[in-house]
Amino acid sequence: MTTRYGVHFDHFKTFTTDETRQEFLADDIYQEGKVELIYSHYDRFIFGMAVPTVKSLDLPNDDDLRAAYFLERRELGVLNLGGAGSVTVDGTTYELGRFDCLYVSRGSQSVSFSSVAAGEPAKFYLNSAPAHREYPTTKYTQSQANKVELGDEEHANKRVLFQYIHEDGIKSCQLVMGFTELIPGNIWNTFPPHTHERRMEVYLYFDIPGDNLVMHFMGKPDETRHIAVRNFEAVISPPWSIHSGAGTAAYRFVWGMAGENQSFTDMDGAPLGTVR
Ligand SMILES: O=C[C@H](O)[C@@H](O)CC(=O)C(=O)O
Ligand SMILES: [Zn+2]
Repeated sequence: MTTRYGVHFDHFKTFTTDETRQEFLADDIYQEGKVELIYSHYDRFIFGMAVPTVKSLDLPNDDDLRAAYFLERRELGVLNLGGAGSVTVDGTTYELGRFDCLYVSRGSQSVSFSSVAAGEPAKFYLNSAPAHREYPTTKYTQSQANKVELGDEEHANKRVLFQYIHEDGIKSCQLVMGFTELIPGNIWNTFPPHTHERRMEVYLYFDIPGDNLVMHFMGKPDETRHIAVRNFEAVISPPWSIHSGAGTAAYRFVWGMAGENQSFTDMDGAPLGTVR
């Protein structure tokens, strides 16, 4: 696990492309046969991937947590973006197909990840936040997720959100998690953009076809920068930053949030006239 510290928005104005990528982009969390995690100091959010192939992989208890086990004081969201697999929590096994989600309770002592077929591995995306109490370990399939349709063809931003861990879905302390799917022919996500001072957010882009890429936009609405993002790369969005992207083709991305509240509507829209 590596650590990312917080950045002040005034300091961010001076960042080069490399500095921006070093602080906010995670471009090596997808590694077959490994668990790769990043600890962000924004809301102490941990994100990463577990991609088991022939062997199962354990959720490691990193020294930096100073905990008896990873979930001693934390909760975990797992979304499978790959082939069939399973997650075993304290001896109970949950089968997770593509786009199935598992919320894992605080206090769970052992968590391990397996794929059914090494050649078509499960690709588990992991989000974790500090938790003050236990909520039950719960699995949702994609059809149990709340579907929200946003945007339209005219603005090339027609997309569908699938909300799994949220106020009206799987209960959690802080974590809010789901993914967004662009309808082919549409390229813009989360535009017009917004900030939410009370929550941080991480976007993991995936299903970007071939050599395509997504230009991810961040920064205060009147001081934006971009990061070129490729498949299975994640971007950290500080509470002061917009988080929006335009792809060269349709794509999907997982969003995960933690902070002061879980209210999806607690956001400040940036009118297009104010964006620079
Ligand atoms: O605070 C909410 C998050 O930014 C995302 O859920 C937005 C999103 O997925 C989208 O508009 O496509
Ligand atoms: Zn947001």
